[in-house]
Amino acid sequence: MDMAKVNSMDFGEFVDVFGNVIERCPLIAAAVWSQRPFSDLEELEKHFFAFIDALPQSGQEGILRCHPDLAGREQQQGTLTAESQREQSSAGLTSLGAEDRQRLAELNAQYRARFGFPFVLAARLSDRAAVLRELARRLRCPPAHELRTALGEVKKIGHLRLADLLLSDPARL
Ligand SMILES: NC(=O)N[C@H]1NC(=O)NC1=O
Repeated sequence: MDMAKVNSMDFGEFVDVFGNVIERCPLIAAAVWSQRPFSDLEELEKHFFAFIDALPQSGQEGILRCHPDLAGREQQQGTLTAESQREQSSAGLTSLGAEDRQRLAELNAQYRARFGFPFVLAARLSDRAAVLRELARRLRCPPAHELRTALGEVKKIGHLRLADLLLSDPARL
């Protein structure tokens, strides 16, 4: 898909296509549409990230809370978004053994209890062992630092999702 196509989209089409660049936050795509035209992927992405950065802390935490747990209940129930399912699968999180699943569930629960939002990490850039290691490491970080780290991961996920959409075969759309 090229930028001319993106810039020609009406509001509904734009939100349909880009509504899950930030997991379960179509409001962000809705706001970004007002900033068109976009010159390239970098500029489009900049608007998504600027929206996140401009939110108060409660809004930034809200974005994190829209993310499903890694290898959590939604994955077991089959209710993940298509993007999240693919990302978690690529990190091997959809085929965990019972022991790893249990360990991840325990650490996820501890993380949520400490910070008040779920552990978020760009699964496509990781694997099963690294997820467990990172989760154990980040559990010990100070809350203000951890909020910044988690939002950085949201941006990595958004970057990969945008690249999938814009650098893909135009015949897909
Ligand atoms: N909890 C969490 O990190 N979830 C996200 N990570 C990712 O790569 N896709 C997601 O849905």
